Order: sequence, then structure tokens, then C-alpha cells
Amino acid sequence: MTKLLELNNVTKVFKGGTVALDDISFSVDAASPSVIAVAGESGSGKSTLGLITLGFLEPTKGTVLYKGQDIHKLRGEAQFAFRKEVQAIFQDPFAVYNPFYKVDHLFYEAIKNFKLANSKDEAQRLIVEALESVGLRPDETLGRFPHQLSGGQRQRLVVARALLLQPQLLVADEPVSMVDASLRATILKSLRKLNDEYKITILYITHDLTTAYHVSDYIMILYKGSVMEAGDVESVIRDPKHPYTQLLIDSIPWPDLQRTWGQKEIIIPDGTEVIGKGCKFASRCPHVMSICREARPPLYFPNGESRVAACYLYEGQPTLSRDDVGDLFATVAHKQAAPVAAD
Ligand SMILES: Nc1ncnc2c1ncn2[C@@H]1O[C@H](COP(=O)(O)OP(=O)(O)OP(=O)(O)O)[C@@H](O)[C@H]1O
Repeated sequence: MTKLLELNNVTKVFKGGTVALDDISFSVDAASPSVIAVAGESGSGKSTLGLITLGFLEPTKGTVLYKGQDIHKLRGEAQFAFRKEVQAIFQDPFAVYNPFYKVDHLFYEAIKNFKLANSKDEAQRLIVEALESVGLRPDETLGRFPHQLSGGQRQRLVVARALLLQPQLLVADEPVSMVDASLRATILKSLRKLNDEYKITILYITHDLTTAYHVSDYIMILYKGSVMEAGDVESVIRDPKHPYTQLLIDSIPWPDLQRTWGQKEIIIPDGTEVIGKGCKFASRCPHVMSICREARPPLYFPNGESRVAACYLYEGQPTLSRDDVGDLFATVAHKQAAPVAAD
């Protein structure tokens, strides 16, 4: 089966020696578009994973393939297709706007560069459709400069522009973290719609497990550039198996008065801890055992479930072959029109 995207044993070491990604293998199936959250604390490697997927950064080791071809060797039509079919939304919607151009320019430029329309009328129709599909009124947005729009409108414009290109893969890196809580739900609903109606696979990069839970089908939890836990979002968030995920979940202020949370302290690493050959989380783990300091744990399937956790607490259980967490992401039914919380 053709994979849309494949990261094979990708490692990224930045100048200065920071290992941002450590031997990650992850694929996205072309046949089952889904919303996949990439979550973890600050510095866990989420944005690096996004930038590598977009081809903006080259891996130090390993390969990134799009429809079977190395993205750094694409030329001509294949390169053009990759640039059109793989789109990005970043945290700061202002960053993509030139303040001297009206927002229309952003759309017309995309239409021209990617030859999406044969006439001005057709271009106009495509723009109006894209705006309306993310809940924006063309008469309230077109003809304006970026600073004349709200943060939420600007971010929805970026979603609309991505939609115009009909991408197959959208990398959304913290798309709602600079937006008011009241608008967050609308933008997340727009993203969900891109998947449900337009069958676009979305990599939703976030440090926020609450929005990840509401918008995603699957989740991959990163810690220091390695996958700690991955699987369908319902199992991982509702019943985390890795001690790191358990700590992360325990720090979420769920709107449930019966639930006690925040009782376990999350220790933010100070950057001085030495990562040895064992589990990267060993020095923070409440369940640490001697084996944890000896070798990296493989990704185990706890209790025969269809998600994995890189933790020796599950030693003896089957392990994920090839370590490609993407193999898990076609196994569980998608969320249907999931409700999205405002905050
Ligand atoms: N250009 C760079 N040069 C050197 N180190 C970098 C560079 N970009 C990222 N890093 C380091 O790589 C590690 C992973 O960074 P990355 O931005 O991918 O994490 P993140 O999980 O997205 O964090 P955040 O949520 O804070 O954005 C961090 O230790 C970071 O300091």
C-alpha cells in the first residue's frame, strides 16, 4: 500500500549537539486520512518533526519519503506536487502576511503560483468557497489589510488558503496557541472539517493535550525526540500507559470536579541531565527499575491493545515491529464529527 509520507529512522542533531529527534520512524497511510496529534512538552522535538516533514529541515540521519520519493531529491513536477500537496499552518498567522498587501494577495498569489484557475472569475469563486468553508464572510475579509482582522480571522484565512490548494497533508504547528480561547474551537472545527470533508491528513502539533484529545484520531507523545506512547487518542488520553503520559495527563485541568489532578509534580528538566543508554525518562519516572537505566525500551503493546508504550512496565508483551508508529494509525475507527471544546 502506498504511503503518503514516511519518516524512516529520522534523527536530527542541531549544531551544538542537541538531539531534537532520535531515530523516529513514522508513516502516514494514503488510504486513511486522519488527524494525528504530535504532543509533548516544550523541547520534545514536535516542531522539528513538523519542519522535517515539510522539507524545511534535512534530517541528520534517515530519510523522509513523500509518495515513495525522497523529498530532498524531488525535482520538476514531483517537487511542484509536493509543494502544493503538503501545506503548513504555524502558530503566528501574522508571520505569513506581508503587512503591505491586502489579504486577497495571499490567495491570488497561491492561485497564480499553483495554476489553480483559468480566469479571474474562477479564482474569485475558489477564494469565496475556501473562505466560506472555514466560516469567514468574504465581504468581511477580502479587501482588508492583515492588521484590520482579528487573530482568529487571520488564522482562519491561513486555513482557507491551505484548503484552496487542496493539500493531502497539512502540518499544523500550534495553530491555536496565539488565539483567544473563544476562537480556538472555531479554528479547530475548521481543521477537523478539512479532514472529515476534504480527506486531508493533518499532523496537529501541540503541547496541549486537551485540544489534541478533541480534534485528533491518533496521538504520538514525544519526549526528548523519542516516541514514548502512541495510538488512538481515546485510549492514550483516557488511559495512559506510559508514566510520562500519565504525568502529562495528570497535569491537565479537566472540567471534572470528581477528578483530582495536579497532585503529581511535573519536573521540568533543567537541561543538565545526562541521557544515557537507557530510557530517557528514567530520571523523572516514579516507576524506574534497574533495567530502565540499561537499554532503551522498545515500543510494547500493553495488554494486547492497539497502542504502544516505550516502557519496561510492559516487558513480556509483544513489541511493535519496525518501530513505525504509523502502523497503528490505520487500525482504529476515526472520530466522527467530534465535539470541540472552547478551551
Ligand atoms: N535551529 C536550532 N538550533 C539548535 N537547536 C535547536 C534548533 N531548533 C530546535 N532546537 C532544539 O531542539 C530541541 C527540540 O526543539 P523543537 O522546537 O522541535 O521542540 P518543540 O517540542 O517543538 O518545543 P516547543 O513546544 O517549545 O516549540 C530543543 O532542545 C531545541 O532547543
